[in-house]
Amino acid sequence: MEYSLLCQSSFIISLHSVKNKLFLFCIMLSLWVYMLYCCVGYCSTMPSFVIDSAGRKMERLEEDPYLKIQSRLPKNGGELDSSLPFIKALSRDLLNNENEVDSRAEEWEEIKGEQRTVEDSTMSGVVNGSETKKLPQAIIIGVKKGGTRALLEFLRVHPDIRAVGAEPHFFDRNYEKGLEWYRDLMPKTLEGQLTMEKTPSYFVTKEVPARIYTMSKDTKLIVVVRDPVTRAISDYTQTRSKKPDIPSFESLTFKNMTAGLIDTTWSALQIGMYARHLERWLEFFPMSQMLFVSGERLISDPAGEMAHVQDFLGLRRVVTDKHFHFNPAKGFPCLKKPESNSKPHCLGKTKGRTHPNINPDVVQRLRDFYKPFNQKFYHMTGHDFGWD
Ligand SMILES: Nc1ncnc2c1ncn2[C@@H]1O[C@H](COP(=O)(O)OS(=O)(=O)O)[C@@H](OP(=O)(O)O)[C@H]1O
Repeated sequence: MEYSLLCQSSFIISLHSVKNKLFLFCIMLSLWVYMLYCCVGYCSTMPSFVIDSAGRKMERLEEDPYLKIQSRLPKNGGELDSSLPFIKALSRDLLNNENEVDSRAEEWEEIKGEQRTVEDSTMSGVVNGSETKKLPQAIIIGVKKGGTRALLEFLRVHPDIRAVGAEPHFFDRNYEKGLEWYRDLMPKTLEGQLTMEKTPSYFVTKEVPARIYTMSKDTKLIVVVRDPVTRAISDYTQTRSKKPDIPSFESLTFKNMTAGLIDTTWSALQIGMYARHLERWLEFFPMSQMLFVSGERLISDPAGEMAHVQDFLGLRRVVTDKHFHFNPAKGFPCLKKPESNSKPHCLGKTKGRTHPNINPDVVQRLRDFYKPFNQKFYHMTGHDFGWD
């Protein structure tokens, strides 16, 4: 009797432990199946997260306007009907608020390409304890697609200039982080060296002139300008390289295509109204503190344009024609070390993209549209840039 009771209870115990093992095995199996499921990519149907510039987690589908639009686009290569008002409004929204993650990615590509030049100039600088980080005394404030990267890279060759490679976007996107945050981004400089940065969106951002003035009313401001029509096409080409499904340049140009009404709310067109933006800067800075560099001449005569820039910055003319080599395949001047046989260094593939062909009538309409703005700009700056 005692023996049978013992057998029964040991049977119950072993049944219990088998049950536990089975339960554990089931959990392990489902975990393993889930991992396999993820590995083949099905987990992408789960909500995914991106980290925004302020370090906040955002649900991608909710926050990324591009994905929002993508989810509404016809599948299987169907045509995007840009005449639908909601598609057009969304597209413009997307185009005007260029995704920061995208622009950061492009910028990274850009800087990666230029890193060698930076390292070269850093290596040639004397590094000692008297180096400190300073706020910039000169800033390239614009314009987007004007040739700002080329100018910064050409300036970096100068031993009296140290510049931050990435675009800090301090005065437009990161102002709340404070001047110490900004200063910390800057490279160390020796006494007499100039600190510089470039962020092309400053020129068109309303709050920026007052903010730079508050930092220092003596800041020197450089604007690389380019024919506003070519600039707009370049801007569109950049956006399309990341978002191939956007409507055509022609359809985005007009509010109403049949009436031929130009859509000045599209940032690609708005940026080129240089006179309007300049008016805001002149409320804070005298013209003598601003230099306008011709984006066209920066390509056709980089040494000539660099002479003006070095004079404006009060520097010796160190960067001269000896530093440039025109690369016919790229169609642009590239940097070379004088008296050296090393290969010239060209900007990366995001600079000098092939532009799409735009309907000549639309181009002419834009030329007519910009003419009065250009004339006013020539008058304000005292310089005819020859775009008309
Ligand atoms: N030396 C050299 N090499 C390559 N590219 C050159 C050079 N000089 C000026 N450019 C023109 O610069 C245009 C890009 O302008 P940005 O650097 O201001 O663009 S960005 O706003 O920083 O994205 C870029 O525009 P796209 O040709 O439309 O790509 C170039 O035309």
